Amino acid sequence: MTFASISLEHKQQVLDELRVIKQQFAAKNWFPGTSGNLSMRVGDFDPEKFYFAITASGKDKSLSTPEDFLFVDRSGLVVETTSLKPSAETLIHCEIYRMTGCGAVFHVHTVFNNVISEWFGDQGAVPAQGIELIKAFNIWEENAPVSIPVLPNFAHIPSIAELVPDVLDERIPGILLRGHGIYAWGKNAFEAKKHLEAFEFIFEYLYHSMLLKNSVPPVNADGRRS
Ligand SMILES: CSC[C@@H](O)[C@@H](O)C(=O)COP(=O)(O)O
Ligand SMILES: [Zn+2]
Repeated sequence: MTFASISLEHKQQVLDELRVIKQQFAAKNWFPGTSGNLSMRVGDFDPEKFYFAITASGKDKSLSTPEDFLFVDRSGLVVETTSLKPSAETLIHCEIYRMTGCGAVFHVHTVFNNVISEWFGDQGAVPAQGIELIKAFNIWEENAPVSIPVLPNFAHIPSIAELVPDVLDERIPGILLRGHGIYAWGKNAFEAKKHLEAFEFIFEYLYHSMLLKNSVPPVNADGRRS
């Protein structure tokens, strides 16, 4: 498959879907300070040859303009005539697509994913258990524990991208960059959005749960605080 062999209609459909997702995340204030990048794959998946649309680098993603996205190949090289530059973190998207064959990868910076990834940064993973939203990852065992990988936030993006294969867990559709943000993915935009929202819920839950544990003693069976 070549990029030119992918129908214009399909490419336009992907861009239209990305625009809607981007507006929905902007409404959540998930793009502070031009942070965040979104991508969706186009055409069939071949680990040696795939293409995706990704947000242009450095733009205010809370705004919608005619120049918000561009197409790149499996190496992150631009495959169309444009003055836009692909996201500075395109290689991380490339690696996630290559390793998972997913259809969409969404990256956002939030206070909760930054605080939680820093808190558990030395451990290299965020542990979570007994939170109903874990079922959003299609993990249905009762009280199932999950471990969300945390990678170091190197300034050199290729050094982060090369670590992705070693930490990927096929059950956990996301990775954190310490003090930076999360990448969540899925077979399509709907699933990637579901996973991202579940991760952000889990991080907010963990943040408040840890604060409660450290500030208010638990209530005993007879209703008294120890
Ligand atoms: C300006 S802070 C955010 C960036 O450094 C980066 O982490 C990010 O998420 C957005 O980069 P971009 O190149 O616009 O896709
Ligand atoms: Zn980022």
